[in-house]
Amino acid sequence: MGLLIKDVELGGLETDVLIEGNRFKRIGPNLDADGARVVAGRGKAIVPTFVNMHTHASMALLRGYADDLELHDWLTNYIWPLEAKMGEEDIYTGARLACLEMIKSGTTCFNDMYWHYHGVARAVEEMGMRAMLSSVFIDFNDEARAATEREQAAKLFEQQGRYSDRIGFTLGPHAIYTVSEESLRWVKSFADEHGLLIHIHVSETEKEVVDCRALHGLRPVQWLEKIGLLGANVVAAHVIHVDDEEIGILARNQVKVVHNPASNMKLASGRFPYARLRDAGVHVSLGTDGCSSNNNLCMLEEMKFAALNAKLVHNDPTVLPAAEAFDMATTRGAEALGLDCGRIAEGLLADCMLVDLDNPRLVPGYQLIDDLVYSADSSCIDTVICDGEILMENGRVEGEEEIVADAKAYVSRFQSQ
Ligand SMILES: CSC[C@H]1O[C@@H](n2cnc3c(O)ncnc32)[C@H](O)[C@@H]1O
Ligand SMILES: [Zn+2]
Repeated sequence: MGLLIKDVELGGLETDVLIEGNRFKRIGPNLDADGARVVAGRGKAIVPTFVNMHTHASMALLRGYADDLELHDWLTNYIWPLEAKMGEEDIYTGARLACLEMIKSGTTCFNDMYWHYHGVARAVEEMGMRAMLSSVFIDFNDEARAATEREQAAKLFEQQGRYSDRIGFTLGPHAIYTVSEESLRWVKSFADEHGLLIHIHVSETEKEVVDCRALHGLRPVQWLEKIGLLGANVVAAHVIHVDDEEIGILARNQVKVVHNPASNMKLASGRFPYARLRDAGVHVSLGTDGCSSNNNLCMLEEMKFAALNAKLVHNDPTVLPAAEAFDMATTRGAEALGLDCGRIAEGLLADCMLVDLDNPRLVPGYQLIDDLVYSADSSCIDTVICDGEILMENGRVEGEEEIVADAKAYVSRFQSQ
């Protein structure tokens, strides 16, 4: 049937956009399409939706649960004990809440790492989003646990046929301080054998570097290269504490780095060396991290944080201009995941949103991209489309009241335990 978006602004010019199936079929003036549903675009602009490159979506249920703590204290004393009590249905409830929040703030694709794979996958499937979901790998150097994690990863990989093409499978070794060297080597060989991405936290804190040097005599990125983990299929979140040699290693190995400015600032993890990475040719995209260290999944906010943080860190207002932040949140994420989305162009996957050009936050409207990065909030987003399907119209997502009620009910149950 298709969608025909009429008289919408694209790159400053009014045009029509025809979506057939899950792709942009034609872009140009005066388009007609028999049987297509017509969407009125006048007064709106069409832009690509966001790709959130590092999340733990179901942590939406842990929003506000443990704030203002240092990373290792936060993880070991608050988050992990609570996560240990969560089952697949809880994870599903949290992931639906996260998907709702993401859709309402213009994200249609996310790269996730969390427990209970099927709980997250079911939510993504039902909400109509696109996601790369990882089979989590944590063994704490325990061989029995490593064997279970290997079996689990292989089994989940075999079960991918259950889900649509909107869901991709990745491997998620949590970090070098939670996964043994042997397991990291296994992850790499399994990923290379099956053409999978590896999603891992790298050099997030100074402690991680100090511990790695004490254990291996090398810094984290040096050590990861030595054990052969690095490559173009590695998506490394955070990557804050890296020296020039490590930056060269990341560039040489075409590692995809994900910047998480809100989380890094909230946990005081360190200063992300954006300009040094960019100058060395490292691929950098953008993610929110989970809702317990952010505390939301809004990529509009994240772009602004990234741009402001880079200017502060490098003491230079010209570093990370708005257009670059927008690219990091859209095109670069899609590139890192090897997906055909992140831009509005004929033939690409139809993931896009319509923003209301009369929203006060987008007025007077000198530069739409600058306004989206520095001024917009979710109220500017009218319509969200993923894979050619409308997920939000007039700011409303079908079933949103039930999703919110379920999440509230989970927290009441949890608190009464
Ligand atoms: C193995 S599932 C993901 C795991 O990671 C935890 N987590 C969330 N945010 C961070 C972060 O910034 N650094 C390290 N680990 C993080 C999450 O709670 C899950 O246990
Ligand atoms: Zn994380």
